[in-house]
Amino acid sequence: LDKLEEKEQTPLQEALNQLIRQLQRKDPSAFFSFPVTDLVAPGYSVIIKRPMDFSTIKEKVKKEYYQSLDEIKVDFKIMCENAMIYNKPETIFHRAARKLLHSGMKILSQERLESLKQSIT
Ligand SMILES: CC(=O)c1cc(-c2ccccc2)c2ncccn12
Repeated sequence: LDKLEEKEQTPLQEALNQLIRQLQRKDPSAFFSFPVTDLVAPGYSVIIKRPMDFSTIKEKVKKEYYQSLDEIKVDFKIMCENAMIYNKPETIFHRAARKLLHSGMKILSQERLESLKQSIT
């Protein structure tokens, strides 16, 4: 397939993208859409060892990095935890991360993922 022809999405990729859409709806300010830069967050790349954001997660889905639904939970948690490490508790980013992590853990709950897994096989 040349670059222009989008490859067919596997059922796993479709399920992952559906979860990401649900998670991104919980980030209405789009604080987590793209990588945090040292420009907006001084020293970020020194403090945060494993940067993560939704665009990177989507890229990893496209490259078939995730072999199961559960693996996205790891990157989602890192993304939220990074924001709670770098940003002080009283900031909008820290508060948004706490809220996103809480609602995201419901969306990525074991029972939700179990039922989604049934629909993939
Ligand atoms: C997620 C996060 O830590 C974050 C996102 C942003 C951000 C998101 C969208 C547009 C500009 C900055 C940010 N700015 C300063 C300090 C931290 N941040």
